[in-house]
Amino acid sequence: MKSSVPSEYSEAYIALGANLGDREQTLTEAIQMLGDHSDIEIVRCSGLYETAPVGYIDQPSFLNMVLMLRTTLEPEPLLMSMLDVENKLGRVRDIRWGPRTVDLDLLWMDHQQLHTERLELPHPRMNERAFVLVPLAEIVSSDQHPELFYSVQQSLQLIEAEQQGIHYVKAFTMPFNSKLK
Ligand SMILES: Nc1ncnc2c1ncn2[C@@H]1O[C@H](COP(=O)(O)OP(=O)(O)OP(=O)(O)O)[C@@H](O)[C@H]1O
Ligand SMILES: Nc1nc2c(c(=O)[nH]1)N=C(CO)CN2
Repeated sequence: MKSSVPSEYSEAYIALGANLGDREQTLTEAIQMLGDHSDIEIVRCSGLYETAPVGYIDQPSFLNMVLMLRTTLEPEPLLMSMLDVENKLGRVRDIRWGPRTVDLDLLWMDHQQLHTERLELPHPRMNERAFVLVPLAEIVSSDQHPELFYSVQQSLQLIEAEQQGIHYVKAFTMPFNSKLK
């Protein structure tokens, strides 16, 4: 299906995580819901990674991945669409960094730096998280986003030890008839 996103669009990377319920199904639904938004085109998805919980460790392991999208939305409306997807998939916010059905974090958007009440860009903790950097490194192209590519490579070297808890599970494939092939 032809992209509904016109030429003047932004490119962004979103990190997804889930550690409650049918994690893979929830991540698939989250990506489908984002892709169904007329102003968003999902361009590329990393594989799925089984990751040990970080921060609040008394919880089940996560499935994590990262995707790249194109959008005509501005950063805050994109964040609102992401929060809407989380709510529709039943996310309950109780313990900070605790278990969740799904979590969507906006990592990076067209080199923009933003610090508003609702949104910080780039994500302030992305460079210290192997569960973000490892899938992100899988899909960031040094041709398209060289600054981000080299920053991710450098951060990965700095947190080498942390990568022990990250295990590649499989490639991520959308179900048949979705726009993302
Ligand atoms: N780059 C960003 N991506 C997603 N949410 C952000 C971002 N910057 C600020 N926020 C704000 O953070 C709020 C809390 O997000 P959430 O509860 O998902 O945090 P978390 O994912 O548990 O922790 P962390 O932010 O460390 O990943 C969101 O409602 C959103 O307004
Ligand atoms: N492995 C892993 N650990 C986490 C994750 C996550 O997505 N994966 N998200 C958190 C809050 O954003 C806190 N800890």
